[in-house]
Amino acid sequence: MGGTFDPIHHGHLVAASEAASRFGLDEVVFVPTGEPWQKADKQVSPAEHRYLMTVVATASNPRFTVSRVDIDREGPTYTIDTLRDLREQRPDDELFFITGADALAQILSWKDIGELWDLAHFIGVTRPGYHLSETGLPDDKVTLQEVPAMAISSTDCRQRVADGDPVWYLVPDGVVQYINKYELYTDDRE
Ligand SMILES: Nc1ncnc2c1ncn2[C@@H]1O[C@H](COP(=O)(O)OP(=O)(O)OP(=O)(O)O)[C@@H](O)[C@H]1O
Ligand SMILES: O=C(O)c1ccc[n+]([C@@H]2O[C@H](COP(=O)([O-])O)[C@@H](O)[C@H]2O)c1
Repeated sequence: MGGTFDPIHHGHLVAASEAASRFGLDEVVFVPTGEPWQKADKQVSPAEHRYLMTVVATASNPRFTVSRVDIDREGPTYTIDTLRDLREQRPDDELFFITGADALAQILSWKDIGELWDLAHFIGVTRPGYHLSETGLPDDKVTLQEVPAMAISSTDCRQRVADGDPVWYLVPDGVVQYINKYELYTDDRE
């Protein structure tokens, strides 16, 4: 599951857990982006903070791991590179890429999309506020998966911190503590 994870929240974790359960996945690898090129106009926290929050959030689940492939690669992050790197590291594994309805709606704009379909099967998870029925995407490459609706976004979490509102229970406790410790999101960001 790739994401900016700025910060990781319970919408990500519930979606990953549900997809893993429905598809019988042995492991969910969370892959924080290095430079998310489609968010170039937005202020994104340093990759190490986003990586460490993802580690904190997933630490208690033995099936959840975190990969540095995207943050250790120079330049903009493209999923084609993510999947090539993961394929090289795990030549015998079957790869699935979990993505939310909003990201899936943009997928035809992703780099080398024709080749992407051959590297993984895409699991498009539902997300409140985004409709996912007629995607026009190839049925044999993308499966839509209903997951418990969590109306949480990282944008909202950041804004809440900036406004002095609580993010307890929107993100894992350790992530709240991490945000407070490093005083993330205290400036007006958007
Ligand atoms: N509440 C949610 N339910 C289901 N999927 C989600 C949810 N939030 C994010 N996702 C999916 O998780 C992946 C990573 O999302 P991302 O890290 O960009 O979080 P975000 O909440 O969308 O962030 P932002 O508000 O900063 O755009 C994307 O595929 C996105 O669609
Ligand atoms: O490959 C691309 O061109 C591409 C364009 C936009 C997003 N992605 C990937 O989609 C995932 C979710 O991205 P985001 O920006 O919604 O956090 C993350 O792994 C990104 O690297 C990939």
